[in-house]
Amino acid sequence: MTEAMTADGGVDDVDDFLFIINPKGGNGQTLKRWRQLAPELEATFKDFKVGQALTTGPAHATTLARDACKKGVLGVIAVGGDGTIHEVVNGFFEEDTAKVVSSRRGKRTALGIVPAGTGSDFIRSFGWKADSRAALARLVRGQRKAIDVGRVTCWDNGKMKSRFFINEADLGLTALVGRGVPPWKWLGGLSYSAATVQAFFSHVNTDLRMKVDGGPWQAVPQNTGTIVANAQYFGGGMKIAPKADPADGQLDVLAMSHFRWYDFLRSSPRLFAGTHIDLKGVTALRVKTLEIEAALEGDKVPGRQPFLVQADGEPLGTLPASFSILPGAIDLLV
Ligand SMILES: Nc1ncnc2c1ncn2[C@@H]1O[C@H](COP(=O)(O)OP(=O)(O)OP(=O)(O)O)[C@@H](O)[C@H]1O
Repeated sequence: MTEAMTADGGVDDVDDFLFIINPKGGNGQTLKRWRQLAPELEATFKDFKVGQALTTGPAHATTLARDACKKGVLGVIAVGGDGTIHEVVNGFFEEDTAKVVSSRRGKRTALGIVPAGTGSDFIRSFGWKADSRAALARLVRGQRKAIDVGRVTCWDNGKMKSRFFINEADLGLTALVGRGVPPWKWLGGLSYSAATVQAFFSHVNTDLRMKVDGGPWQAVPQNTGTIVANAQYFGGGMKIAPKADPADGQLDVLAMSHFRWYDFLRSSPRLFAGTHIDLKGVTALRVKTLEIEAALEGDKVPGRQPFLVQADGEPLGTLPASFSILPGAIDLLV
């Protein structure tokens, strides 16, 4: 049992670890897997006070995580897929600021992951498998690694909106694919392929421009999609940013231009293997900040700019967008 001082000097009972479970993750499999883990959870965390909270809908994980960070739990654990990790990560920050929530206990709360989603791409950069039992053993060790968090700001419903991302943010074709994935979740790992084929029917390559680290605007003609990566994988195992390191204080940008549907089919094995960087039409950059918007005047009106934007596979808004990195902002339990 752990006790912590409250702000007014009283004593408040605080969990050591809060597990936040998305019962709808992995097409409903997350809750089933979590329930099967109960004996291991009890045995592995027998020396700790553990709380469990099932999310009731989108964004609930963010509120739960923020409250837990404020109370000063040792670890907030996301149980689910990349969408759940994304929502939990956003709870590590004060609402509408880039300030990490400070805990009443002094030591900052760590992020933990029990992978149980459809894609679980973020964990691949650490060489972890979607193995929930191995994850519990890792979490209880309590070893921390400070990792970077990305911040994206883009247009949504009449105003600019910001979100944090831990894996990657992207725009264009890939964001269109992301929006199309949910109806195909019943296909499991194949849901991304189905959504990609569907997305090609409505996607149009578009002239953009970008500004890297506050430098001059540069043309990005006929962009198909751009990925701003903190970690290496997305789209269900695609090694899209093979050199990305979530602890290097930088974002790896991959802009794909002039791609047609058959270019994607042809290069698909190389995208999965991470050997696509020297393909024609691919530009790879390493940045601290990035601004990106439509190049043509007629396209520039906010709300009418082409290209959807998503963060960690969650739909966010449209261009214009800006990206920045918060080095070492979160301690990950590794
Ligand atoms: N109780 C809930 N009911 C419905 N949706 C929820 C609930 N809790 C969370 N969500 C939403 O579920 C979505 C997907 O969750 P999650 O990422 O965990 O699973 P997944 O999509 O199967 O995995 P992955 O993102 O790795 O492919 C998130 O967008 C989240 O907002």
